[in-house]
Amino acid sequence: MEITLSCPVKLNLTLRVLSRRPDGYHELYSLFWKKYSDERLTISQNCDEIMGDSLDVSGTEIDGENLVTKALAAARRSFGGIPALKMKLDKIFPAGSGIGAGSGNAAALLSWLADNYALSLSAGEIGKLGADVSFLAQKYEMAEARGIGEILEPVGAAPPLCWLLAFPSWSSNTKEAYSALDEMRGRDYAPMTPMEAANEARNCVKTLAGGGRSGLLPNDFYPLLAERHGEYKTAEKIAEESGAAGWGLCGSGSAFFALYADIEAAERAGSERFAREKWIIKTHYLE
Ligand SMILES: C[C@@](CO)(OP(=O)(O)O)[C@H](O)COP(=O)(O)OP(=O)(O)OC[C@H]1O[C@@H](n2ccc(N)nc2=O)[C@H](O)[C@@H]1O
Ligand SMILES: Nc1ncnc2c1ncn2[C@@H]1O[C@H](COP(=O)(O)OP(=O)(O)O)[C@@H](O)[C@H]1O
Repeated sequence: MEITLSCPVKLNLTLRVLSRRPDGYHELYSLFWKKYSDERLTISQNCDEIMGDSLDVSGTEIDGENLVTKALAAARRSFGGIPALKMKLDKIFPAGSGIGAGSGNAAALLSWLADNYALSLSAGEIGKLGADVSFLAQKYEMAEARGIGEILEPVGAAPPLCWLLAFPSWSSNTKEAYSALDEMRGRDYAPMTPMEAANEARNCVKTLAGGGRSGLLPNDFYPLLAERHGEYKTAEKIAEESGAAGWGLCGSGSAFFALYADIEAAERAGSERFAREKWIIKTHYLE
C-alpha cells in the first residue's frame, strides 16, 4: 500500500485580529479559503516495524521538528493501532509565507488517519499543532474562523476564482507578526467587533461571487508589512492592472495573493508581471 496525498493550503480572504487573550494568543475573525496544492505527502506502511516511522523531506529546508512528525506523534498518543509509517514529503512552498503549507502537510496526514483508522483528535490537540491546522484538516472549502482559528463555521461554495501566489524573498514569523501588531496598536486600541468583521467578510465574498472587484482585501497584518516592504505597493499595482478581482496578503505574510477569473489570466499576470520583479522568488497558481 502506498498513497500520495495532495496537501491543502489556505488564504485568509479577510483577516481581522481582535482582542488579545491572557495566554498571549489573539482572538481573530477570518474567512479561510482552502485549495489542494502540489505539495505531496506519500505514505506507505513500514514493513520493518523495528525501524519505526520515517519522514524524508525534499524541496525546502524545515527548521525544527516537522509538523508532520508532530502530528503523527499526537495521533499515536490517542490511538495505538497505527502501524509504522514510511513518509515522503515533497515541498514546493517556502516556509513562513502565510499560506499554512506546513500546517497543511500535518492536516493531510491527520485527514488520512481519520479516514483510515477512524482517528479523531480533539480540537485542543489539533490546535496545539498550530492555529491553522483545524481548518486545513476539515473538508470545508471556505469557513469563517473565530477564537484562534479553531471555531469554524462553513460558508458554502467559494467564489469561482483562481489564485496567483507570489512569494517574496523575505519570510514572516507569525509570532513576531502578532507582537509587532500589539506594539503598533498600543494598550488603548479598540479592535473591530466580531460582528463588524463578519459583515465585512460577507460583503467581500458577495462582491467576488457576483463577479465584482473587491480590490485590496482586509488584513490587519498588511499595513505593518507594507510599511517595511514598499514592494507590496508594486504588487498591488500589478494585481490591479492585470485585472485581478481581489488581492492581498496571505495570513501574517509574507506571500501576496491575487484572484483571477481563470487560470490563463492568473498565469499571464504571473509570468508577464509578477515573476519579472526581482524580489519575487516564486509564483504559483491554483485553480
Ligand atoms: C496568522 C495566521 C492566520 O491564519 O496564519 P499564518 O500567517 O501563520 O499562516 C494564524 O493566526 C497563525 O496560525 P499558526 O501559523 O498556526 O500559528 P501558531 O503556530 O499556532 O502560533 C504561532 C504564534 O503566533 C501567535 N498567535 C497565533 C495565533 C493566534 N490566533 N494568536 C497568536 O497570538 C502566538 O504567539 C503563537 O505562539
Ligand atoms: N512540513 C512543514 N512545512 C513547512 N514548515 C514547517 C513544516 N514543519 C514545521 N515547519 C515550521 O513551521 C513554520 C511555519 O511554516 P508554514 O506553515 O509553512 O508557514 P505559514 O503558516 O506562515 O505559511 C516554519 O517556520 C517551519 O520551520
